[in-house]
Amino acid sequence: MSDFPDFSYLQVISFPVVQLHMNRAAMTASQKDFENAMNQVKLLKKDPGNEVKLKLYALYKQATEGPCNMPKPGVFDLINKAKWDAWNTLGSLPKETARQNYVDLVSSLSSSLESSSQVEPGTDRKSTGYETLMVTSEGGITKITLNRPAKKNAINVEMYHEIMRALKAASKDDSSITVLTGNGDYYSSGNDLTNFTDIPPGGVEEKAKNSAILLREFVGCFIDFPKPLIAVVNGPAVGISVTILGLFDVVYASDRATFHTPFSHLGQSPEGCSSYTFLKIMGPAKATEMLVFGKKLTAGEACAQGLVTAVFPDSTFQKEVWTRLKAFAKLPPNAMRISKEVIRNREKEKLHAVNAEECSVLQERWLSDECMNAVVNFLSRKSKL
Ligand SMILES: CCCCCCCCCC/C=C\CC(=O)SCCNC(=O)CCNC(=O)[C@H](O)C(C)(C)COP(=O)(O)OP(=O)(O)OC[C@H]1O[C@@H](n2cnc3c(N)ncnc32)[C@H](O)[C@@H]1OP(=O)(O)O
Repeated sequence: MSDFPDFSYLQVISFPVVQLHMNRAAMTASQKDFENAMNQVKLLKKDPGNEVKLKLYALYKQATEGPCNMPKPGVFDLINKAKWDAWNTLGSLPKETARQNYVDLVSSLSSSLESSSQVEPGTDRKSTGYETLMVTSEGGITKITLNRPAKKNAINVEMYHEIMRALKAASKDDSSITVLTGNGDYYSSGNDLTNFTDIPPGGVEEKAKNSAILLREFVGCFIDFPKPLIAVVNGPAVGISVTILGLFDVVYASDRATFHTPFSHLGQSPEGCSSYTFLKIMGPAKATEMLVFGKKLTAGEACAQGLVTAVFPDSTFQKEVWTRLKAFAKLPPNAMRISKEVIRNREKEKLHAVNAEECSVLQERWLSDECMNAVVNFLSRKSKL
């Protein structure tokens, strides 16, 4: 630590942790966590890099001041422009969520943190080594946070692999329940459409074949996940992030969340076992509206149709959901695991068969003109081509 006294490593991006003036009278428990996290940041052994510092800066500003309220700096004011961009990307993310995300981000940097008396050994574990996720394990809950907020948590190939790795680790760790959520204003915008641009020497056929293998393995991890799996849908969800909800045990949603599966628009077809689970959950007509006609559901509609377990106002979403989750995590873990097995196991074989069929149909779809044109349209609109 002596190499980095007093935030001297923050010379490139000087975020205002040290300038904090808190209203102690109005302190709540989570504000206390926030303050602890800010103190932990001071114990960083290594410079976490500008990208992380920008994330911390943005979350700090959002948590303390709300949405970005600064005029956009000029193009040559590079540092302030980067800070402004990072803050502005958080959109209308509620202060409480930003505070929670700040705490989680600091927590995920733990291997770089000085071990401190605030952290009780053995009760609080955080996994590092993820580029696209934040993973924490604390109080019986492993929390996997999709962490590409600037890309609306679009799932790139690296994220598919990291989610599988995190789920496998969570299935074996000592937590009782596992939670998947998103950082930023989106839960996830689904498959990262730039996944289509990285074509191997074997051409698009090889890409489609490998992608079908990846997708099958990815969905298989959700089918086989042994502990209660809960989605905390903090904002809009698109594509595969919606379809796999049918494989979760409980889905809590903010009233800001929407649920959109625009497969026909993209020349694609349903995955994540939704061709089976959605029909069971909401019946064929409602499932067809979503999966064939791409009808976007509000959180309330998704709840009425059984895809979502409960909806909460965005302003109290995190508080209400985490109160419930902490209570669930105290229940006997073996009883919960065995109950899940009893509820889910007779469907497993069927789900794996559905998954295999969906992936094989998609492998063909990805080679179709309809799909290629839709992807090219999106990428050229976004100037990615
Ligand atoms: C043959 C190879 C296939 C390989 C596949 C592997 C396995 C895949 C299996 C699953 C298959 C399909 C399931 C699906 O998930 S289909 C759904 C795909 N998702 C979408 O169609 C959403 C596309 N995004 C949008 O429509 C919009 O971005 C938005 C989500 C409505 C948000 O709009 P916004 O105006 O609020 O924000 P925007 O400026 O567009 O976004 C901010 C930046 O994020 C980038 N981005 C957002 N979503 C995606 C995405 N899905 N893929 C790639 N990039 C995304 C966007 O480009 C912006 O980036 P930048 O700031 O311009 O750089």
